[in-house]
Amino acid sequence: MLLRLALPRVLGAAKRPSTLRQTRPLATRVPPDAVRNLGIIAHIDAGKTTTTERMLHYAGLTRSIGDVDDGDTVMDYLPMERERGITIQSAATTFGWRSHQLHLIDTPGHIDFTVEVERALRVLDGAVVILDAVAGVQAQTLKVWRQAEKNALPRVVFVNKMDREGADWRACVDELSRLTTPLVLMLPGPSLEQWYDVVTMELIVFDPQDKTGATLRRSKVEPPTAELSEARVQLVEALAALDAQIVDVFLSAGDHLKVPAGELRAAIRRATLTARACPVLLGAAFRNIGVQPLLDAVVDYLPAPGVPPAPLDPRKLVAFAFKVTVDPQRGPMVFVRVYAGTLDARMALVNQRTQLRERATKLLQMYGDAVEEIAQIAQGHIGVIVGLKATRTGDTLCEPKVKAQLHGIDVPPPVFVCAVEADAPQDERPLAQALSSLVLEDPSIVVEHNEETGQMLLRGMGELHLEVVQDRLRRMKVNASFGKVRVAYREMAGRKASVSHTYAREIAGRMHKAAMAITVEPAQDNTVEVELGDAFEGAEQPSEVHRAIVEGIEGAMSRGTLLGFPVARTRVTVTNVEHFNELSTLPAFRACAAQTLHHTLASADSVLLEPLALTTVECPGACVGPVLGDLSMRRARIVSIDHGEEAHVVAEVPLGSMLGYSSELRSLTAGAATFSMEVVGFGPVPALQQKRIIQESRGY
Ligand SMILES: Nc1nc2c(ncn2[C@@H]2O[C@H](COP(=O)(O)OP(=O)(O)OP(=O)(O)O)[C@@H](O)[C@H]2O)c(=O)[nH]1
Repeated sequence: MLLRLALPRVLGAAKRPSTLRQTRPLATRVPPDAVRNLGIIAHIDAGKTTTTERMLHYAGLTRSIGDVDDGDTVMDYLPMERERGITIQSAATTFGWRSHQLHLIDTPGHIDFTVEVERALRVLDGAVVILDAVAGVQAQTLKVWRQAEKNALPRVVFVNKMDREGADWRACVDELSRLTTPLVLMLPGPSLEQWYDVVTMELIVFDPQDKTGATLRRSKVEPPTAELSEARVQLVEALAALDAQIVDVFLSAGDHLKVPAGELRAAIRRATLTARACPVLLGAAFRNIGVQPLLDAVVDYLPAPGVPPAPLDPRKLVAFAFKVTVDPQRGPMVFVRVYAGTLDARMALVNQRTQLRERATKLLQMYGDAVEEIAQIAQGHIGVIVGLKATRTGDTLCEPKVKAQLHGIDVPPPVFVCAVEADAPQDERPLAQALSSLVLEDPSIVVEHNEETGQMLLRGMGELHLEVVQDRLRRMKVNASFGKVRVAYREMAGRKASVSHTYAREIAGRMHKAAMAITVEPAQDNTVEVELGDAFEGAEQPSEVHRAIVEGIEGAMSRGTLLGFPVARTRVTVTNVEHFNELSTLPAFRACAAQTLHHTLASADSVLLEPLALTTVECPGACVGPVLGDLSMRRARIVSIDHGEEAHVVAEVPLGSMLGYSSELRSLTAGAATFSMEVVGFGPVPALQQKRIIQESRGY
C-alpha cells in the first residue's frame, strides 16, 4: 500500500522501542567466516521492518516483538518513522544467530530514499529480498534488484505475507525466474503453521500455542508427499544446471531424494555466491511464521566478508563511511565498514577526501537504538565511530600514511526544491548548524544560498524527502519557515546568441578590467570552450586566465537568468578575450566571464527544462481507465500498458505534474494501486506552461 505514505498515519505519541534483553550478543572477534553483512531490500510495505523485528526477537535482542502498526519497532527509530510506519534512514544493527555475527541494515523502500539504499548496498556482502506474496515482484523490487545486481550481491528471497488472501508463491517464483534461477527451499504445508523444508524433507511446525512463533518443531516426512518430492527433484535439477559438483553427488546417490541435505546446502551456497541463483523461502512475518528458516538461510547461503579487496594491505586500516547520523548527545556518529586492518578506539584517521586528520574517541556497536562501547572494529565488520567532525557519508578513512580511495556514492541531482528561512535573526545560526549536520548525514540534500535574494534553498530527491528534512529541522527545535516544495527545473539557451561585454570596476583603489565575447547555443550537454587568441601569446599566465574564465562561467551556469535554476544542455564559446595589461587581473577575467555569460543567456530566449519521471503504476485491471485519464491530464506519455487482472502502466510524466500524486491515485483506485517513479532525464516545458510557471514564481 504505497499510497498510505503520502498521509501521515495518526498514532499517539511514539512509544519506546521494545526493551533490549541481550546487550552483548557476541564478542566482536568472531572469525571472519562467521560474519554476515546483509541488507533487507524490497518494495515499500513488503514487510522489511516487520521481518527485521522478528529476527531481532528470535536472536534474543528484544524481549517482545516490536510492531510497525503500533509504532514501537527497534529498527525504525526516528520519531517520524514510527509515526508514519515507514523506514526512512537505514538503521544498522548487530545480532547473533547460530554462532554467527550478523550486521543488518534495514533500508527504506521509498524511491525518494534510493541513495540510502545505494549506500547500504555498497557495504553489504549479501541481501534478503522481501516480496509481498500477493503483489509479487513490484516496480521498486525490480529497481533494488538491479541495484543489487550492479553490486553482484548474492541474494536470498523471502516471500512474505503468505497469510494474505490471494497469496501466490508460485506466481512470485515465475516472476523471479525472469531475473534469476529461483531455488525453492520451502513449500506450504497443510496449515499456516506447517511448512515443508525441501532441503531436509522435513515438516516444520511453528507451535500455534507460542504466540511469538519462537518454538518450532521439525519431523521427517515419511513417505514424502508427491508435491515435496517434485520440489526436491526440481531443486536438484536447477542446481545441476549451475554446479558440476552436485551432479557428481547426484550420480553416486542415484536419486534426487537421496542427495544428502549437507551436500545440497553446500551446492545452494556455491550457486548463491555466484549471484546467478537465489534461494526462495516462504512465510508470514506478521504471524511470526518463517523467520527462523530465513535466518538459517542467511547464515548458510550468504557470503562472509572475504579478504580485503586488492590492492589494500590487509594489515593497514581502510574503512568506508556509509552513513552519518548526528546524535544530539554524542555528535556525529559515523557508521563504517572496515575493509582492511583493525580500527582501534582512539586511533588517528585521515579522511581521504579532505586529507584532514581526525581522531576516533569511541567505537560503538549498535543494537537498534541501543549501543555498546567496543574496543575494536575488525576487518569485515560494521560499527560506529564517535568523535569525527568532518566525515561525510561516502568518505574513505585510513590510518596515517596509507592512501586508498574506496568507491564513493553516486548521488543523482536533486530534483525538488523548497525555500527555507530562519524565523528571526537569532535563529539563523542554529538553522545553519542544523542544515550542516543534515548534509553530513545525507549527501542527497543540497543547501544553497542565493546571494542576490538572500534566500536559502533546500534541494532534495522528492517531496517526501524534503518533508522529512523539514520534519527533522522542526524536531531539532530550529525556528524556520519553509516555502512550497517545487520541482527543480533546468534552464537551457533557447537559441544561438552572442554578446560582447567589458568589465571595469575599481575595488580598494585598484582598477580591474577585462573584456570578451560569449556565444551560447542549445546542445546535448553543457560544454565550455575558451579561445584566448593572439593577445595572450607569450603572456605569462594563459593557463591561469583560462581557468579564471572557466570558473566564472561555471559559477554563472549554476544560476540561469529565467528563474535561477542551473543551466543545462548549453554550449558556451568564449572569444575575443581582451587584455588590459596590469588592469586585467584574474578576478577581472572571472567576473567578466560571469557577467558576459549572464547577459548572453538573458538574450538567448532561455527555456525551462523539467525533470521527466518514468512512472510505473500497478493497479487492478478495472481501474486502468481512470488511472490513464488522470495520467493524460498530467501530460504523461504512455510507454506501455500491461492489461490483466493486475494492470501495469508505464508512463513518462513531467515530475512537476506529479506533486501530490499519491493521494490522487489513492482516491482513484480506493487504495488498491501502488506506483514508483524514477527521474530519467529532462525535457522542454511547453511554452504556455513555462509562462505560467514563471508568473507563479516571480509573481508577475
Ligand atoms: N498480512 C500480513 N501483513 C504483513 C506481514 N508482514 C508485514 N505486514 C504488514 O504490512 C505493512 C508494512 O509492513 P512493514 O514491515 O512496515 O513494511 P516495510 O517493507 O518495512 O515498509 P517501509 O519501511 O515503509 O518500506 C504493515 O501494516 C505490516 O503489519 C505479513 O506477513 N502478513
